[in-house]
Amino acid sequence: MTDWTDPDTFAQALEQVETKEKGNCFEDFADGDVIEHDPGLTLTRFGNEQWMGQTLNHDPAYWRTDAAEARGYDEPPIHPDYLTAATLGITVEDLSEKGGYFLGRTDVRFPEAPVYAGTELHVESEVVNTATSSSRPEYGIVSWRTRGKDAETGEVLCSYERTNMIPRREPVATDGSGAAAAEADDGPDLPEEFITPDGGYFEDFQAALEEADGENAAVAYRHERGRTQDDVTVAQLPLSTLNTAKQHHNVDVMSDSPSGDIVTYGDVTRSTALGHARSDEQTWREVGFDDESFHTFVAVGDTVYAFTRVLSAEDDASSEQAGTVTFEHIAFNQDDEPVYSGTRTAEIQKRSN
Ligand SMILES: C/C(=C\C(=O)SCCNC(=O)CCNC(=O)[C@H](O)C(C)(C)COP(=O)(O)OP(=O)(O)OC[C@H]1O[C@@H](n2cnc3c(N)ncnc32)[C@H](O)[C@@H]1OP(=O)(O)O)C(=O)O
Repeated sequence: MTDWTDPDTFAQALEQVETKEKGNCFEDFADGDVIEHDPGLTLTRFGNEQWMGQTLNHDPAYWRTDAAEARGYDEPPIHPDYLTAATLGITVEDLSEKGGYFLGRTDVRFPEAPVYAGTELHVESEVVNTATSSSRPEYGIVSWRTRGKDAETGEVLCSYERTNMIPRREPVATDGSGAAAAEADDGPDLPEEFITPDGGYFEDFQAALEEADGENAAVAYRHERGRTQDDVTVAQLPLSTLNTAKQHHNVDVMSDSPSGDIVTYGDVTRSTALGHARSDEQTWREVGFDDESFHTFVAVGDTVYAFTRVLSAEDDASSEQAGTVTFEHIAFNQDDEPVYSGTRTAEIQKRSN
C-alpha cells in the first residue's frame, strides 16, 4: 500500500498533479469586459478602526460621536481610506491574485454623503485598457474602472481607475526598451525657498501659498511620524479587506518574484503616509485622489514617512466651514526613496469656525 505522506512519494505526486489555479492572467482580460466581484464585505466599525488605528489615521470625527456630530455626521463614519482599500481588496481575487503589482490609480472619488458602519459593499470592475509591457515580456499592463456600491441602494460609494502589472501565460517578444525614452538629466530643478504653513487650517495653507506666489518658492514640508511595517500592516490589513494578493501573505511564492519578499499593500502604504499628513492638518472631508503611483516595494522592516507639497487652496468647499486644498503627497522609506506619490483634494477646516 502506497503511503502518500512518504516525502519522496508525496514530492512525486505533487509534481504530477495539476494545480487548481486561482486568479486570471493578462490574456484573460479584454477591453470592455465587466466583472461582478463575488466577495462582498460589510463595512464594520471594527474593520474601520483597525485600519485607521494601524495606519495612524486618528482624526477624532471617525472615532468619537461628539467630534462626528461637529462635522455634521450622525455617528463616526467609515473612513474613505478604509472604504477605498476594501473596494479594491474585494476585486483582487478576480483581477490581480495571479500576481503582478499595483502600479497606480487615478480619479478616486467619493460622494459627499458619509458612509456608515453596517453598509454592505458590492463591487464591479470594467476592463478599460490592456497593453503590452515593453520592458517586462512576462507581464502585461491592465487598467480597470472599479465601482464600490451600497449593495442595498446601488449608490456608488467609491470609484477609481487602477493599473496593475499582470503576469502573462506566455511571455511575448519585446524590445526591452521601456515605454519612455530616458529624459536628459539636467539635475534637479527645485525652488530656492521652502515654506511651511504656520498651522493646519485652510487659512494657513492659503497664506503660505500667497507667500510663495511670485517667489522662487514652494509650500513643501515633511511630517515627523514614521510607521515601520510589520506582520499586521503587511499581511493582516490586506486580508481584512479580502485582498488575496499573494504579494502580502505568501513568503514562499514571493521569494521567487521581483520583490523577493512579501510587500505592503499599496493602500496601506498610502493610507499611512496620508495619516502622517492629516495629523498636521484640520481635515474636514476627503474629496478625491489622482495620479497615484507606487514607485518601489515596501516590505516588513521598512519605515513609511510622508512629505507634502501644497498645490492650491480655493474657497469653494461644500461647507462654509471649510476650503478646498490640493496637495501632492509623497510617501518615502528610511532611505529617503519615494515609494508612493499622488495628488489629493481635501476640504480643510477654516480657523474662523
Ligand atoms: C493591491 C495589489 C497589490 C499591491 O498592493 S502590491 C504593492 C504596491 N505596489 C508596489 O509595491 C509596486 C511598486 N513598483 C515597483 O516596484 C516597480 O514599479 C515595478 C513593479 C518593480 C516595476 O518596475 P520597473 O522599473 O520594471 O518598471 P516601471 O516602474 O517603469 O513600470 C513597468 C511598466 O509599467 C508601466 N507603468 C508604471 N506605472 C504605471 C501607471 N501608474 N500606469 C500605467 N502604466 C504604468 C511603465 O510605463 C512600464 O511600462 P513598459 O511598457 O515600459 O514596460 C494587487 O495585487 O492588486
